[in-house]
Amino acid sequence: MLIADQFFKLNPVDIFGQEGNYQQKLKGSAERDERNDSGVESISCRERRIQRLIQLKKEESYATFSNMEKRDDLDNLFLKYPRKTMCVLNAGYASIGGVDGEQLEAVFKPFKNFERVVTLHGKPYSFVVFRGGEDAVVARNALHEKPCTLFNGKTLFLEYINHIDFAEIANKHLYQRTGNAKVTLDESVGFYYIPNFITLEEHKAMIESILADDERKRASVQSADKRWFKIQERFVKHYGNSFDYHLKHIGSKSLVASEKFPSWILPFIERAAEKVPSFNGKVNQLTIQKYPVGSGISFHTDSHTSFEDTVLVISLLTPVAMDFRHPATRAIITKDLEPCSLVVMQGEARYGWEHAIRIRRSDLIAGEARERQERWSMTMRTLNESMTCHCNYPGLCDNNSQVVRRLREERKAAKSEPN
Ligand SMILES: O=C(O)CCC(=O)C(=O)O
Ligand SMILES: [Fe+2]
Repeated sequence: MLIADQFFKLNPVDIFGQEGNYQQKLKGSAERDERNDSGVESISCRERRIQRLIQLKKEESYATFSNMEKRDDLDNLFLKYPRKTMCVLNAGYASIGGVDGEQLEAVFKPFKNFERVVTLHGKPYSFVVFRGGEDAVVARNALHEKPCTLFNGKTLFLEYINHIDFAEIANKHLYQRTGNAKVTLDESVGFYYIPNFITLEEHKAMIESILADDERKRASVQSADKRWFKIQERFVKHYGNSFDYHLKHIGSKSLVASEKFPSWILPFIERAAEKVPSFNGKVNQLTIQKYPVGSGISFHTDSHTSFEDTVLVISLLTPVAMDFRHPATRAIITKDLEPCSLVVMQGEARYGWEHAIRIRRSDLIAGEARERQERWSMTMRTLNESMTCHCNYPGLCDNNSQVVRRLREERKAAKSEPN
């Protein structure tokens, strides 16, 4: 079913194939019936005419999107219920009058928890991301089908869209969405899986180091603020620097305290650099996580502007299935992470894929259900000092987010302050 059939009971080809046709239709009808007896256009007639013009503009915008994205299912793609991400159907680089990211940001900035705008080259539409659907709904109520003063009164059209659909549109420039595209997650895209990266003895020693650290904290007067932080039913502890789950960024005023980077990890980092030559052996942040049965971590990409290119993960205690999702093609690839293994994500695997551990009690491995048991992991990363990212995957990148911009400004101001 074509979008326009659903949204407007019109065939988009009628509109899109005959450019400018709607203006003639409009003009003709206005001349025919929009005048009162004295030949003066009445206010209500004028309003009706404007409404019709807006409706035709809307039809044209949706049809253009449908055509350019080759999607005839906009009634599924655009959602009735709020989502954190919205498509701005008629404002983008290639829209009439062309707008850029900064101009769009100015429109959305006044709204609470606005995160970022994503404009795409050659596209007359763009996307806006808020922290949550409850924030996006406020902006949509204020802007959708209303004249926008910052754009000379142009009426904007906004639709809710699932974040993964947005990420697909934003990232797919390198891929064709064929449904059966061969997508691999291996060294060619920066993904390494090294089983038995550590020996059983080293594994035992690592567990003991983590437990000994807990014991020390228990005995320490500082234990109250140096605790395991619970998030999504898993427990997290940061070393070197802390990740702030509210800011979704490395932050000094984090909810979670960070501890000194432990020296017992250094030989393993050296070993990883020997096995993966493209890794420069630099790590200054460690996150240890404990996953009780049934817990997990939702699909995410490690913040591009918080951490440098290489992300390393050592698995401890028991195996777990990790899902990797490639928004550009919608591919999902599952990797079984065994204890003692190392995962390395770089390049496209790190910037253009998301990863998750599903929140469930068992994994399906080779057609068989495998019960989960408690698992621990150690994620090792390097702080991104410039807090910038120039990757090619705007759907997953936080370089333009308001929070990151503010943090960059704060850092700049702190640096320029005299001591
Ligand atoms: O626990 C894991 O294996 C992965 C953790 C992770 O993805 C992260 O901390 O960003
Ligand atoms: Fe991650």
